Amino acid sequence: MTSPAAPLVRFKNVEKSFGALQVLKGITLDVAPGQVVALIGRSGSGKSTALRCVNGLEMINGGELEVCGRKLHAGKVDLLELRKDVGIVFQSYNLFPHLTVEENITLAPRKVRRIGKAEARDIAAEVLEEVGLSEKAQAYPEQLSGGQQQRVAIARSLAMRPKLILFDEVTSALDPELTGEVLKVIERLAREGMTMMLVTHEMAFARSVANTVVFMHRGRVWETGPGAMLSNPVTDELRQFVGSGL
Ligand SMILES: Nc1ncnc2c1ncn2[C@@H]1O[C@H](COP(=O)(O)OP(=O)(O)OP(=O)(O)O)[C@@H](O)[C@H]1O
Repeated sequence: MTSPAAPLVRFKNVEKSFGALQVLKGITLDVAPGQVVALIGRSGSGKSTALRCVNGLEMINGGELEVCGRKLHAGKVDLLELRKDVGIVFQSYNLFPHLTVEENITLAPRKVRRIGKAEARDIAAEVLEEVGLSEKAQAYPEQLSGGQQQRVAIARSLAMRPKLILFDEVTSALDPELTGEVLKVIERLAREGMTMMLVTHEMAFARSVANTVVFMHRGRVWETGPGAMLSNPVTDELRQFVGSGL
């Protein structure tokens, strides 16, 4: 019998405070390879903070957090190495305006992974195809719609060949029709087996794409389960949250 693959992310009683404000109050959560986990909850419940801890943008104050085999609680983590394995995509696309789409995508593979120019361009072509933007390699960000820019940001993350990608409210700045095209890209990645953690306000999306939905409330994992739990909440808090249409 084969044992299940070790989790890529393992939160064990993780705590995080900003000064006197304790934002994470003992989070325990595993993310297995190929799993898609959606973090949902009210504003301020700690979703983004939890996500940002995973690639070392925030350091935890208590508990244990292991990501791609690295113990982030044990001090001395090589963040550059960690971020080769863990991509993150934000609400704001953060593309360099003076670089073409292709240059934006090849920058990190060339500088961080030390990949040669020709190979980096091949990778750019591959990941642009993945997000449906092959014809935009030579365009500049300002020539693209918000949805297209966000897809380039996803392609840039994919170009590093990460083991895990984090999405932090990546559609919040987009109109509904542009939101759909970005969500389709994420759905495709999910089908292809990419491990992902996403913070989202898109309940229908969380329900359809995630294997596991994690409802966070007041810095805790309040309720967790498959997408179907959104139709059948156990706790009053999740029922209210779903009912509020947020
Ligand atoms: N760098 C920081 N310094 C101080 N307080 C912070 C910092 N980052 C987050 N916070 C606070 O931590 C709390 C949780 O924030 P977080 O962004 O994790 O919530 P969230 O659930 O993702 O909310 P939203 O849906 O609004 O993004 C908030 O009260 C926020 O103001």
